[in-house]
Amino acid sequence: MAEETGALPSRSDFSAWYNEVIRRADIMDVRYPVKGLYVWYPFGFALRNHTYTLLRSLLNRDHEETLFPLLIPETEFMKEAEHIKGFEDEVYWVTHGGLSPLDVKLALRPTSETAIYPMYALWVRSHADLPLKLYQVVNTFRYETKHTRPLIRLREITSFMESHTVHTDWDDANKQVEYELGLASEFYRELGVPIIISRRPDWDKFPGADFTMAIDAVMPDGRTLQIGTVHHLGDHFSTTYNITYEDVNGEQKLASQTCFGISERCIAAIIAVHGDDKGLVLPATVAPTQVVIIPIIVGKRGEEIMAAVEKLESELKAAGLRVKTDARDMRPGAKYYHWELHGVPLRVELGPRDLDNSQLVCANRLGIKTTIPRENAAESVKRLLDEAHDQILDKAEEHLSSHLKTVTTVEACNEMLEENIVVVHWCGEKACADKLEELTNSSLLGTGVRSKYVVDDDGPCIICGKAGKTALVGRSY
Ligand SMILES: Nc1ncnc2c1ncn2[C@@H]1O[C@H](COS(=O)(=O)NC(=O)[C@@H](N)CS)[C@@H](O)[C@H]1O
Ligand SMILES: [Zn+2]
Repeated sequence: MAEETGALPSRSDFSAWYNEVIRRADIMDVRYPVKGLYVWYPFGFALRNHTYTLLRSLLNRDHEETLFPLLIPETEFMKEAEHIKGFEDEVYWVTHGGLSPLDVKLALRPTSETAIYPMYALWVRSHADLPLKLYQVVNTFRYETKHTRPLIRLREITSFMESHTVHTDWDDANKQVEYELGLASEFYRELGVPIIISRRPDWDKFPGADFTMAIDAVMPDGRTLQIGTVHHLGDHFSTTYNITYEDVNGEQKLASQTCFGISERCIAAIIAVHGDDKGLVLPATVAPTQVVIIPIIVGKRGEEIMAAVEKLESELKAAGLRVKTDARDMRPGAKYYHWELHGVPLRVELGPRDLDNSQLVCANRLGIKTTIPRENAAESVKRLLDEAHDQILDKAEEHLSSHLKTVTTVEACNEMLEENIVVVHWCGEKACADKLEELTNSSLLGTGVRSKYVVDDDGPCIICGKAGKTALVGRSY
């Protein structure tokens, strides 16, 4: 794509920075002529594929991958009352096949419960069929009416991982909820993205669920981004779709279920949480290019240097690293700018002096420079990549912890919400939550807060003073 120069907007104007870096770092092209639909550039798609390869490797320990149809007949979609209420104003409908109107109109899946569960009802017959744990990575469609934004709020969610599990009873399903939360925690640790887990208030749970556990990240502007959810579905859907099994005593039992979703918001989190004024900062675990070699050609030794660079590149590739050499005829500084914008975790410079001293000068994306010996270069580079990962994770943890504020008054809450997420005590009454949300233009995000930076304890409700519990309050995307 076009090689532009010039600085990005400062990160202090996060929205402007984000939109510009999505374009300049070749992630997505937002010019597609349908609102809320965007096009992956190859580089962005490579980042997406490495990220989802990681997600699949974690899911495949305990689930199997499959693929269900996109189109859902209205007859199936309109079965679970709460689910319908939750999605009826977001669903796209297909009403014609060619020129002929369809006798049953078809929904484009907004999520796939109503596509999958009629099939689960056919597949699940006996306790021996349980637990059943399948997932798929598909595109889903939601007619979002709020402000759409690439990777964050789409009308076509291009990379919607949805896991749907079936269990013999409520407790076994609850164990699966905890398992999925552990999986999501490992996934985001590998991405260097700190998360806060909490239980959404009942009025915000997934339509048709018993309860919803949410995974939130904190954006540079202090707003939260919900980057995953795990829902305990109880037997709501198994009742509606008749997912029953014969138990060990030969009795027919209703199954219990969970579902778990992560979308390309996980890519948005990598970009937003780690990025800086120079552009992307990518974790080596998912960076399309982990190392870029820059030959420093001076004087008459060009050939000798290029030979050494080619040797180094093939050695690093043989060690399983994703390496590129930038031998373009341009100033090294312009090359540094390009690869920093694209978030490459490590740059290796090789010039005449390095040849003579049998060394390599390495600079990680946070600007830390290290000179390493030429021999065992692959080992040293891997160590530098691990150190770079720890550094970006520490930086992100520092940002999260410094943007979590505990307050006891509405005034302090208002003040802190400008750039932080807030921890309060709440009695659990919706009336107090409504009042707090109205007075502070925020959302009550959840209770049962799980974060190493939050003490989940008791205290007087910030609104009514009655006995309350720790709750998270924030403004979200
Ligand atoms: N319009 C959207 N654009 C991008 N990501 C979205 C959008 N809507 C939801 N998501 C992401 O998708 C995740 C799962 O969506 S959900 O509605 O919460 N849950 C489900 O649909 C369940 N069936 C689990 S798959 C959310 O946690 C959120 O991170
Ligand atoms: Zn209260």
